[in-house]
Amino acid sequence: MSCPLLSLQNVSKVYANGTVALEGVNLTLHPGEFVSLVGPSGCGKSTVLRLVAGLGEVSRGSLDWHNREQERQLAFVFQDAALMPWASVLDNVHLPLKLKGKRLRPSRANLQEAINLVDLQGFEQSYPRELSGGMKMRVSIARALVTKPTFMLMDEPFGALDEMTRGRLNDDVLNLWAQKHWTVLFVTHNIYEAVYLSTRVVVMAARPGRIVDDIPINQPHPRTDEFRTSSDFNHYCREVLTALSHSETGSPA
Ligand SMILES: Nc1ncnc2c1ncn2[C@@H]1O[C@H](COP(=O)(O)OP(=O)(O)OP(=O)(O)O)[C@@H](O)[C@H]1O
Repeated sequence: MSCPLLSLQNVSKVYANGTVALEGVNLTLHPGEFVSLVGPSGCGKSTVLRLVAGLGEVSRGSLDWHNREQERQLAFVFQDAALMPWASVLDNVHLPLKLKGKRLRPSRANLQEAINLVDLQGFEQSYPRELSGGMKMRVSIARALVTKPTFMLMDEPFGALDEMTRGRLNDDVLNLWAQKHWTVLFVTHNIYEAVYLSTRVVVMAARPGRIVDDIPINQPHPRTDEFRTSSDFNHYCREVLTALSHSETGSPA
């Protein structure tokens, strides 16, 4: 396997109020992996993402980038698309970068490319109130795309969407992942989504937040509906489910 991109070694995170969100987390990511974090509410999935994004310091242990350039090329997509209601799709995709200054100001062609990549051509002048939940999430992904990331952090981006929309966006993200050679760290509560998307599913447990299993999904990409309905898919889902239920009862997986 290639050189690691990022390693978390024995990472613990204790918040100011004393909550031990993570304890002894070891996680290594390689370029091109699509890794999903699954686990019960409060097990520290978002905390891992925030630490990787540099939105907080580890309390113990270390978080090391093996190539500092990659750290600068990460983008974060949240469950809440967090669009500015008074701004058009085009301006929503543009504005956060505009605020960051000239160096990151993309050209109109860059903005249009990002909008096209998420299939929103024709909606450039629409306002968030005119868009469905799935379309808002597409705008949020376009906003990440204009920064030309190589590493995507996605925190339950499709948690609020219906099954059909979620399925379509899953395929679109997989296409972008392949096309743009991204590395993805993806948080979800949905084990089917995790298995469908990922090259690896990392299972976490709560109190304290820790990793209890790391399950490779040894199936080729692109993933298809055939995979979704295959016995291999069922097998992987059952493996993740078993690891999750053991993590909740405390018995070994
Ligand atoms: N800023 C904070 N200050 C204090 N405690 C926090 C803070 N952020 C998170 N926590 C606590 O840390 C623990 C882990 O939270 P985190 O949001 O990382 O979990 P999660 O697995 O992403 O949860 P969910 O699936 O519900 O989003 C929880 O007990 C949470 O209440």
